[in-house]
Amino acid sequence: MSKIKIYELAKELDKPSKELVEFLNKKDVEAKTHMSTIDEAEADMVRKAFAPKANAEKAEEEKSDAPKKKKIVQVFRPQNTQSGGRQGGKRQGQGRDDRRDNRSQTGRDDKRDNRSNGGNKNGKSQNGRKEVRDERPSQPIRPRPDRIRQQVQQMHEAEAAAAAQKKRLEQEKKEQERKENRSQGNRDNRDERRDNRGRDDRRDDRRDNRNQGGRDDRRDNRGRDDRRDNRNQGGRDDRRDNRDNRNQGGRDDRRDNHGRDDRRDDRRDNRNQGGRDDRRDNRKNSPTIPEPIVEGQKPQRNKGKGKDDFKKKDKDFRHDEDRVGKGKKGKNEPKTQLQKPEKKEQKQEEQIKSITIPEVLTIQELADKMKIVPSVIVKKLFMQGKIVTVNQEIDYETAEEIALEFDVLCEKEEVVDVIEELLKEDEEDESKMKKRPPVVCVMGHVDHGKTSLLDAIRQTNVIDREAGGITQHIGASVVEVNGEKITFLDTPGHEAFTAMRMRGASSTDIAILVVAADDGVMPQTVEAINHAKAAGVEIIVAVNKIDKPSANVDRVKQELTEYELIAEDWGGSTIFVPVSAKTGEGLDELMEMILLTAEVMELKANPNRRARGLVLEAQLDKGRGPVATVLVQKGTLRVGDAIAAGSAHGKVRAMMDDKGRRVKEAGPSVPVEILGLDDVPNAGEVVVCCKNEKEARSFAETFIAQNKVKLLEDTKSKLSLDDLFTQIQEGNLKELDLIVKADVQGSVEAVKQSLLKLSNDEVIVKVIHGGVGAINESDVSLASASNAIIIGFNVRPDATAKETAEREGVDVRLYRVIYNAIEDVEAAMKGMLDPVFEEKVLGHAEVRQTFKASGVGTIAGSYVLDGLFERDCSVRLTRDGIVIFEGPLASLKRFKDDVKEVKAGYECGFVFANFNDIKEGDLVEAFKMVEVPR
Ligand SMILES: Nc1nc2c(ncn2[C@@H]2O[C@H](COP(=O)(O)OP(=O)(O)OP(=O)(O)O)[C@@H](O)[C@H]2O)c(=O)[nH]1
Repeated sequence: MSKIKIYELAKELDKPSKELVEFLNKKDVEAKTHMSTIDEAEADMVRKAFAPKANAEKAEEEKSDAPKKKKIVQVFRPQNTQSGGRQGGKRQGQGRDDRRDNRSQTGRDDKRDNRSNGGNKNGKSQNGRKEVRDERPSQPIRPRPDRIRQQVQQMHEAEAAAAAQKKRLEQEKKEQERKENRSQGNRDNRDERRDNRGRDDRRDDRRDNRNQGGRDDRRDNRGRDDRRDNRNQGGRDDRRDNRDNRNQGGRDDRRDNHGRDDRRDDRRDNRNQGGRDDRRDNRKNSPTIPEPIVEGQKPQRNKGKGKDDFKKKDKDFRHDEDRVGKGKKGKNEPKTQLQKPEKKEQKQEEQIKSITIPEVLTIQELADKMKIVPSVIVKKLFMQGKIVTVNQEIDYETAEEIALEFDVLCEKEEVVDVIEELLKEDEEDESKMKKRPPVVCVMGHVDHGKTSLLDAIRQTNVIDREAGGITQHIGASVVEVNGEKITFLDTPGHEAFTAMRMRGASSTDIAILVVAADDGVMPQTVEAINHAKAAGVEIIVAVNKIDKPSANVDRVKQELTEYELIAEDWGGSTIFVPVSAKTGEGLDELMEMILLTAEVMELKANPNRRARGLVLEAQLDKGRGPVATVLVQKGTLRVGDAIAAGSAHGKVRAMMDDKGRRVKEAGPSVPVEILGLDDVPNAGEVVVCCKNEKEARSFAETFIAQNKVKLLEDTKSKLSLDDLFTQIQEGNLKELDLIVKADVQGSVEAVKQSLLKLSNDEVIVKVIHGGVGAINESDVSLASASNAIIIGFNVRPDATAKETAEREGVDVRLYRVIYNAIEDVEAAMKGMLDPVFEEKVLGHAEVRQTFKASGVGTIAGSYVLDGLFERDCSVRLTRDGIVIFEGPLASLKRFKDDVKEVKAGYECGFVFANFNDIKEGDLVEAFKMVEVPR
């Protein structure tokens, strides 16, 4: 009877294997994973049970045209996303599903839905990058809703109070007028007043409306906060829309996005009669009316004017009051009186300013934005007990607090990641996607046999070429098994290459976790698991070295259960393949498993589009110029294509495959070495194929420009051994972070331990990373990110690392002798601490006889009572308890000879520097200033 594998049946029925397995288990059919086989009869049973259901579901789906769910994969770097890559994974699907669920709570379902409407048949991403970019927060305007709301509330109250006060004043004035008019009995005046009163009423109405308008204005601000909240809750698509709208200009447009049209319309109606919207409406209705004065200028000019007006009016008001009694010019009075509060109110309204500020800025910059003199801020903070200077940098939160004190609302400057925008891609048409080979990386603890395994697979001899037997870079190769290709990334497994390995994992579909059967799970095994899981790649465990007598596969299985990697025969879903890189045992099965997993994952890419890939490694070759190993991820890269990769660009001059053969083109999942770039790109950089060289250059230039800005910010406070002292003095440094790289692990440990011992009360020395091998770019990045100094012992930085270190201002110190390294750091640390000197008394002597020698001066023939006298020591001469000389000892002799030292119980001759008043019986104390160790 023929047998069928569950995954095949699952595929046939278009159902997850898991479901089938569960079903079979319920029916008491032994089936553990999708790899298990069942006979035809059982298969038929499954077909019967699932087929109608599956068909019905399918029909339902088609009918409802409901948006299909997409699997979104969490990755570290957007450029590393694989199209359709890991989403299809069923084995480690559990964890990912959780993640997905979590994410869907953040409102991304909408996005996913939208996307799935775009014909994404399998619910898989055609464009990994885009998904990921969308998921990454692009530094939105950070909400500060509570504080702003509070502030706005306060302002409302203040304004309402002011308005009420004005109203009261007006009423009082009106009352007075009325009285005045009544006393005069002037009918005309009364009529006019009535008219005026009518106008007053109208104006009042208008003012009320405007007040409402003002309040709405503020509500808008609150609305903005709401918007931010919404954004925080996950409406990232909204945010994207906002960005678009923002690009178009007005904040009002942005408001539209949030369905606040109604409110805005109300507001506009209310405000139509006055204030800022007046201007807008005027513009709208009568375009011939010239543009009003720019808002930013007006308040300033008006401020002064307003003040004068106010004073003047105040004076007028007093005049008016005087006039009330006199009854003169009563006809014109009300007009003047009524205009006053209106202007005052306008002034107050305009005081609520909003500024956009960056994450970090100086007091001076803040003051400039707020259009006030910086000293005002300094003074205000001083009054609060904070002493600041105008050049002091403050963060957004502090700046916002300060600004609020001056009734200015803050918005955070949105930093648009230009590079990200450049790398943005549209979704791809699923129908154009074709099957692509899986990209596999080998991970695991040091010496567990990663290179040997790869070597055995590739049947080449890579291991011999490696310096010290340690894999140093990501290499890549393609192997062919049963007519199917597999791309292997030679990911280094040592701790020193954490970052690179991470990149390896991110560009990978499947990770082969190599665990030595005789050694079991080690720290880097765990690290590798975590990286692979975080990158959402499938893990296949290769239990290596099974040829060894001490090999214990079950122990490995047991240990890995702790990390949720449970073998199939233990009831889990992780593929474990016992292998021996040495004998080649189990390798075929491993290959089969890789292909099977890849098949289940349905890895696809569109080969007929402009290429896009990832720089795996790059270096400067003396003869060939910059050489980059690129893994093509989408499209097809051809010789002659214009490409850009980070800061490098050029035209593909030549391409070599993993066997060193010249090739004309490379499709998805194919690693190639390319020549023709003008610069060495960084590993991990995205390679994009451009329309032409001009476009590629402009891409690279944008990248460089963008990087410069970033670097300027980043390098501001880079630490170096030379300025350790200053940094400490300024109290900036409490912890000295070091990265130690050495040729062998023993040295790493030795340097590490010695350096750690240098910690003292003021500064703690911390080795944040230690590893074996050349100083690579990831070390430099780590140093740069954590403001650390790199200590290299018997190793040198590679080209990229060197360049990066120079660019990022990372201090890299190279040594050949451990003690030099330690001495240097110690010296730097001592330098940063004020040396403490202490007087150390060496001994005492008594002057027994004095001699005069021409050209020398007085010689004190003395007897050393205790301790000793040294040649370069200082002395203190006391007579009757009084110090009569203190200074250096010019010479120390025994008989006629200069000596180094004279001990107690011996006679000697002293000559004091420029001092001859020596008498018998004088006491001489020898002392020295010694540095007290800190
Ligand atoms: N007996 C036995 N020895 C093996 C096997 N695989 C690897 N080795 C040995 O284990 C040692 C380490 O192998 P590598 O391939 O260099 O290990 P690695 O994990 O690549 O090490 P790094 O590159 O330093 O991280 C070498 O001496 C290999 O000969 C195996 O299957 N059986």
